[in-house]
Amino acid sequence: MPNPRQLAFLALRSIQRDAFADVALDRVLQDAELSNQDRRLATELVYGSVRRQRTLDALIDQLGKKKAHQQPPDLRAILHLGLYQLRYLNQIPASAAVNTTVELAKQNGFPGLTGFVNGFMRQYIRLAETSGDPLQLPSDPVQRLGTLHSYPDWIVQVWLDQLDLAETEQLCEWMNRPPHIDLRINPLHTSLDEVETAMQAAGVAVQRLPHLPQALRLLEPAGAIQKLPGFQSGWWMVQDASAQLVSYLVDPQPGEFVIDACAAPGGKALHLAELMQDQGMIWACDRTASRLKKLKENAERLGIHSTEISIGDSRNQPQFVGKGDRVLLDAPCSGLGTLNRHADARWRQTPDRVQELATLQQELLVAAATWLKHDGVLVYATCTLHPQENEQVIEAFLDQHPDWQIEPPAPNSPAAAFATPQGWVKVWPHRQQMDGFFMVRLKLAVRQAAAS
Ligand SMILES: C[S@@+](CC[C@H](N)C(=O)[O-])C[C@H]1O[C@@H](n2cnc3c(N)ncnc32)[C@H](O)[C@@H]1O
Repeated sequence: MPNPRQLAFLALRSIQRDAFADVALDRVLQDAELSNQDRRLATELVYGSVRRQRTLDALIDQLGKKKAHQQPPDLRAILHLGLYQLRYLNQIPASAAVNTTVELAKQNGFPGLTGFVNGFMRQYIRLAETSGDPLQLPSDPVQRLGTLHSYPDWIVQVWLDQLDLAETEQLCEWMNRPPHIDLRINPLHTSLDEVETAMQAAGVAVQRLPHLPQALRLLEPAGAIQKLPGFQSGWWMVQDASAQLVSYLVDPQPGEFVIDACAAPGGKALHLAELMQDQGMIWACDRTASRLKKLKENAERLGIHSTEISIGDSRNQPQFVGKGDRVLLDAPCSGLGTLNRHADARWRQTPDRVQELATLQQELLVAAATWLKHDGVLVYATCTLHPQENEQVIEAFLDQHPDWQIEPPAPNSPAAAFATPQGWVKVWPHRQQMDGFFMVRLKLAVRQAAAS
């Protein structure tokens, strides 16, 4: 039987060499014959150690003679795994965490350092028993939150610029929790009642969500998603509640011509089709062909026929100019609203990358606006919580296009419950218990007035 800690170590080693965390984990797990329990442990160890990297490094800096970055990379990964178990996994006895970490060191090139690893781990346990938390925190509030909850300072600062300290800390904590799974029920083939009943009959606990007429949240880990009732029959697809709000804000009508400028893998395009009762035309555009394949698969499973695919850069698609009744731009973004879903995302994004994305978002928005008929509706959305990619993109667009204006969600729209006084919708995960999202609906003001 393979050892889940050894597999976790191998995955962490690839991640240090720049593999994506989910790809590295899949690779080590794919051929391993593990019990479900060991598979869960390996997953938790990899994602947890990656997510908590800054905190774990701070502990190595404080407890070791050498700083974390001076340790051999493999030894640093082994110490991360050991400390992660001691600090965050209550179900693992401290003695088991120590012994297995010593064993990892012995098996992976550090037989001469087992005494150090043993002493290091025991020092953490001793300090935790005698003086509470062995982690010493800086006094600067940004660095304190960054060290305690394991984020780069710049992300903490972006949130602290929008929230007070207590809420910023709540958000940091929320993004370290395991992500929830929401389903969007497909009204073309079933109903919320029918799916709820089928889930309950299969022993899967689910919950309805306020304001969201098609959403069911899974209340506990449900194993392989494809095995849940109704998957094969296209009764639902996985989509977070806040992502569901976007298509309600677009509010497409049967028979319309709708263009989704960044559509892959298709969650929102297929929701648009459901809201249109699969009548009309939805052009699903994206520049990544492999991701559009997923859209096709999902459309087939959900029994949706009204989507067409267009592969290419949406900044240059003259064939759509003036055609759309509605256009959705669900833009590529830094994903700061979904950090809990991607353990390594907080370390991969940078302020420079955000700047590049903001430029791309502006260009996409300007192009997408040309795709509309004169009274069309444009919705801009992202799953980030960075004003540079959200409010500032919209403000710059409105400055350069004074004939456009924000149209708040209609009072009967599910999105209305989340609207701000400015007319846009901003979902804060720690307040609303959903992924972080930003969305805004735009319309041409002047021509609309001239037409009426
Ligand atoms: C946030 S994801 C879209 C998610 C999708 N709307 C959904 O609900 O499943 C952003 C998408 O933008 C695409 N993208 C990035 N730059 C693009 C561009 N210049 N033109 C078209 N698509 C682009 C990416 O390939 C990615 O699939």
